[in-house]
Amino acid sequence: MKVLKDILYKVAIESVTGSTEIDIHKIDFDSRKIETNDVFVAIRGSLSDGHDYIEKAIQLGAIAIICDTLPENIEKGITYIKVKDTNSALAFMAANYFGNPSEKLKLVGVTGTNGKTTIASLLFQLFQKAGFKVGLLSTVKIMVDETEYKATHTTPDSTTINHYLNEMIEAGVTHCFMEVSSHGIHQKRTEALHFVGGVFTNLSHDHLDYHPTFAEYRDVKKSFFDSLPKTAFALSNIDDKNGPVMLQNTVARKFTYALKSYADFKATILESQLSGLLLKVNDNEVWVKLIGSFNAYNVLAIYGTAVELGMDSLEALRLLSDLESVSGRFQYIVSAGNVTAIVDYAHTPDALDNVLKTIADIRTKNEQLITVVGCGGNRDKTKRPIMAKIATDLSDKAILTSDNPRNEDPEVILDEMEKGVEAHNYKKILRITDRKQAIKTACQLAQPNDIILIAGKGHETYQEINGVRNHFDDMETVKEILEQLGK
Ligand SMILES: CC(=O)N[C@H]1[C@@H](OP(=O)(O)OP(=O)(O)OC[C@H]2O[C@@H](n3ccc(=O)[nH]c3=O)[C@H](O)[C@@H]2O)O[C@H](CO)[C@@H](O)[C@@H]1O[C@H](C)C(=O)N[C@@H](C)C(=O)N[C@H](CCC(=O)O)C(=O)O
Ligand SMILES: Nc1ncnc2c1ncn2[C@@H]1O[C@H](COP(=O)(O)OP(=O)(O)OP(=O)(O)O)[C@@H](O)[C@H]1O
Repeated sequence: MKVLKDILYKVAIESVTGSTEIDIHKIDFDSRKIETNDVFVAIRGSLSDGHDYIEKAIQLGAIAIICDTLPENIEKGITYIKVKDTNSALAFMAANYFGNPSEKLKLVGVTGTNGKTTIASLLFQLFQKAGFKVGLLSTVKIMVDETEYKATHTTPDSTTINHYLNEMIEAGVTHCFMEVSSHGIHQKRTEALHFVGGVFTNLSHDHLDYHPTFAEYRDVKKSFFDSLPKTAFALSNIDDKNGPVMLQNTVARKFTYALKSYADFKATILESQLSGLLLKVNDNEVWVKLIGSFNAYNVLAIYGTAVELGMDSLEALRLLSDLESVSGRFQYIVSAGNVTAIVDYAHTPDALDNVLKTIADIRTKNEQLITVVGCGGNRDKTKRPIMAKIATDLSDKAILTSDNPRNEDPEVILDEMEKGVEAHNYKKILRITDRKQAIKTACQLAQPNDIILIAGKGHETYQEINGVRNHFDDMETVKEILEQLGK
């Protein structure tokens, strides 16, 4: 039990009706989850408005309501707190409720279009290997030291974040690495957190279904850096054209990393193979089991973060060479018949372009590259033709297929993808709506030494069709089919 008054610290209150000296059970922004003596925070969402559910929340036992507009009927015995912004109020109240756990450990946020999961997950691995108790909030999973929880978002809502941070404190965790998505920043999910550092990876075309313009998407990301405190470090990829922008206006200690430009943390790629990268990082050479030049950026972000968190630089490099690749991120197998199948989460034009260029760099023989790719339903439609163009431009054969069609007609998604295929590339494409069938066809076409890239789903273990999630795992499927075909 907490007293309402005690969890209102830093909340921008406009008016209070009723008492704040009341015991509350928990805070929730979903009326359907309200229990006796809860505080209900009304959020204006994209589909519905929490203010419409205030009455329902009270019926279920809410004792206090946080809203930006008071309802017409004020009920006796209920406390109404009018605030400027309910998302922001939720963030501060959730942090206060759990005793501001982000202030009790070293929390680092990773933001940018691509690389967040890789960097946060590898930092988690690296600090564990260095002997620390570590936490992770990522798209793939949530980790509280050794305990794993399922993740639902890249950056969960503020009550969930603080719940897990609190659990981390109870488990003795000293460092936590979290992904900070643009949705998360925009919805103030991270506003009340205390970060000791922020990392920017890169910015490219994504989430333009949510953010009306690229400029807004960039500014939202930038606002995360602007909010870092003076004592925190702000580490930015200066080779990205938005890298310098992220560091402007922040009061945090600024650091840069780059492959091409002058930077605090600088690397040169000495060798790039299917088994890993040999890098010169500042003045030292290091072999890492991560593939592709984009991973050289990720290595620099990890190295820079570790050093800024006080790790000895040689120790950081030693531990980097020991890291294992993240599930579904350039994960590959070589079959008995010498077919290489790569599963990668690349579901943005930029990520797909990177993965295909990486494969082009490390191809040694005259083998065929077959790409299986789709685009999600009910998400950014503008990327569909672009991804199909990239896949056909950079592969010998591209099989366009489904990738979580959700509530859209998969054929319509494929029609939109096909619009991006240029006439001279038409002979390269196949259109197979069923993802398993598409993977099977890629396997049938593959000859020894050929490479199959299955892009878009990575670690995901489902395919979402008409609101139903059916089990589907790209790696499991391709392994099984290659074995069945005796390849
Ligand atoms: C578009 C988006 O970000 N939506 C998030 C948003 O929901 P919303 O605004 O659509 O909510 P809504 O359904 O309109 O409802 C508004 C409010 O009314 C409440 N409500 C609604 C119905 C009811 O009966 N009672 C009630 O109280 C809801 O609980 C909510 O508080 O706020 C919810 C609570 O925080 C989130 O769970 C939800 O994430 C949805 C599930 C989602 O898919 N989000 C994705 C797009 C997302 O956030 N992705 C990012 C980045 C991904 C990436 O980088 O690839 C992430 O960080 O995961
Ligand atoms: N630094 C990078 N630059 C460009 N592409 C990258 C980088 N790191 C990873 N990628 C590519 O992007 C894909 C997604 O990587 P990752 O999951 O780490 O990014 P993310 O930012 O967490 O994306 P999401 O929020 O969509 O999960 C990878 O599978 C890889 O193909």
